[in-house]
Amino acid sequence: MKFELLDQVRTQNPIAFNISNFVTVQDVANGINAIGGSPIMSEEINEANAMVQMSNSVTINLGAFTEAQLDQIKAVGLAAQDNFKPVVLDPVAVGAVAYRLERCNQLLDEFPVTVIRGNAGEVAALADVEWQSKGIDAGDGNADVVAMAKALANKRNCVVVLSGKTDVITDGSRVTQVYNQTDLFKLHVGSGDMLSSTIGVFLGTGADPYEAAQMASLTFAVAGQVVANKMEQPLAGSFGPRLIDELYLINKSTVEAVGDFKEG
Ligand SMILES: Nc1ncnc2c1ncn2[C@@H]1O[C@H](COP(=O)(O)OP(=O)(O)O)[C@@H](O)[C@H]1O
Ligand SMILES: Cc1ncsc1CCOP(=O)(O)O
Ligand SMILES: [Mg+2]
Repeated sequence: MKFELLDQVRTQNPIAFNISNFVTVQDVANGINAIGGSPIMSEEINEANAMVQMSNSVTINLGAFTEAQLDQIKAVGLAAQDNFKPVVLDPVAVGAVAYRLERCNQLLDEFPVTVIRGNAGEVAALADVEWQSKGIDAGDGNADVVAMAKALANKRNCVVVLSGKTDVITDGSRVTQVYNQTDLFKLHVGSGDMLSSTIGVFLGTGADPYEAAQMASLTFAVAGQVVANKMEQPLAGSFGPRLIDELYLINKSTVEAVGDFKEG
């Protein structure tokens, strides 16, 4: 685990370009800022190239895209490819809506992505594995989550972060599992979006994508667990702001001390 990447994020303050969704955009922007990145959002195709060129990474969240916006998303993806900028893709609810799955697979055919971060239902859908997704949530299934994360990583030649009670990070052969967690993540809409954009910030340091995804996932999970442990009562409404505070306060020593993971 490259714990020092957290210090590198703070030193470099990478610009994290996000195509976000209107539901969680504020939490995503503040989460990026808190961990040490510099967020910028845009939905305008005419500035797609400029946005990508000035940014250190791109995070594409498919939470609430429109047909019209797909041209901008494709332009951004192609610009990222041309400019060697790492891309995180968050395939929100592709396991629950066939239209989303079709458009997401089209995008993945059109430009390469560095990391796909989704819940089990989303990863299953992209890996063609049987699963019962439920809206934006993972839903239920019996498939082996490590196997399907590896299958998707190999299919799309990228790193996959499959989030859940345990987070699975894989490049198709290596697998890391992060065990830190709190149920409060599930009560806060946007936890997954924030995890994806946090991975984008760590990728913006220029670090190896697998190592960046590992450390981003561990840092985010530890931050959530630390907040939950400090809360007198586990309350959904105050978890979000306190998670942003902890993303600001967290340091390498805390992640090293509290982090619970297995690297393989
Ligand atoms: N069952 C769970 N118990 C505890 N933490 C979870 C659980 N499911 C997801 N998480 C955590 O919630 C965060 C968001 O992941 P997830 O809920 O899978 O994404 P999404 O919001 O996109 O569905 C991650 O940090 C993940 O570790
Ligand atoms: C509720 C909702 N509807 C469309 S996007 C979105 C937010 C999804 O956030 P997350 O995937 O992080 O739970
Ligand atoms: Mg999600």
